Amino acid sequence: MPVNNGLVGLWEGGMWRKVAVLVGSATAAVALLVLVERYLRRRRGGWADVPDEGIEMDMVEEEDLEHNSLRPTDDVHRRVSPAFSSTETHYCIPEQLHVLTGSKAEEKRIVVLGLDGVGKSSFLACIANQDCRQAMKPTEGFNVMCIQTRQTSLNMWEIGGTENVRSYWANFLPNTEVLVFVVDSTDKARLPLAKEELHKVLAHPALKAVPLLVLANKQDVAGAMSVEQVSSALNLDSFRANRVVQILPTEVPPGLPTKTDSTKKAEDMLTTLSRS
Ligand SMILES: Nc1nc2c(ncn2[C@@H]2O[C@H](COP(=O)(O)OP(=O)(O)OP(=O)(O)O)[C@@H](O)[C@H]2O)c(=O)[nH]1
Ligand SMILES: [Mg+2]
Repeated sequence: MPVNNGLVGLWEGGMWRKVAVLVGSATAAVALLVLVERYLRRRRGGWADVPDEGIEMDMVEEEDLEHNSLRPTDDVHRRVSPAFSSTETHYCIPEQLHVLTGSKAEEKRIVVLGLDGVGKSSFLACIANQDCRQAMKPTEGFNVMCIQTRQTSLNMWEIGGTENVRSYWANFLPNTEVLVFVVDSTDKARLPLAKEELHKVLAHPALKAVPLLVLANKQDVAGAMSVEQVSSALNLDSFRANRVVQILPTEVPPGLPTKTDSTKKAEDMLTTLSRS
């Protein structure tokens, strides 16, 4: 039988129609997935998900948790999700879905600790939103935000610094790739406590060899201690044998309209350490 006649026979028998329907459906499904993924990127900058990282989500009462509603920015080079509290946690797009967009961003988990009121939320809001004017409330639980560049998605976890929340810090340490420890450089009285908490947290096995970035914050305030003074008060040299340790001066005073050089440098350092 001639080939043409064979193909026509198959078509009449319904085979080609089935194949066409199958191929059409598969194409439509892939297109729909791409559209949904792009829509979620634009809307929220991330996919809501619940982590499976050994974190006890019920460790803080939900009604105790704050919700900072920061506005996301969205451009081609940089995608940022808003800050979220533990009542509404959002993450970077999972790496598995990057195949849909051709992106090769790697996910990194950064944990941001420090005593209460030192400026953790202010710093994160500033680097995530490029607008540093938000007024911050104390973080009773934790905040998560995603900062995404072309190559890296930084999932930034800020855990509250008040005494009752500090006892839960250890629950957030597994899988951390960089630890950021923020210090209020004007608060000499509490530096010994900050040192004690930092040394305690770095003794945790989950942070073995994890790079440390200390931010000596509130440098805009007259009388703030220098980076050298903070470094020596925290005895940072004692950690250098086992890990990379960096310390930078920062300032994120309330009402700051844009990022300063100090916040940009801290952000760049974070990206570098997360790749080391
Ligand atoms: N002058 C000055 N004030 C700052 C700076 N950083 C933060 N603040 C202020 O310090 C206060 C506490 O800031 P937060 O960012 O809420 O501190 P936090 O470390 O997140 O505190 P908790 O969430 O309670 O652990 C706010 O009033 C901020 O505006 C800074 O660099 N300079
Ligand atoms: Mg906070």
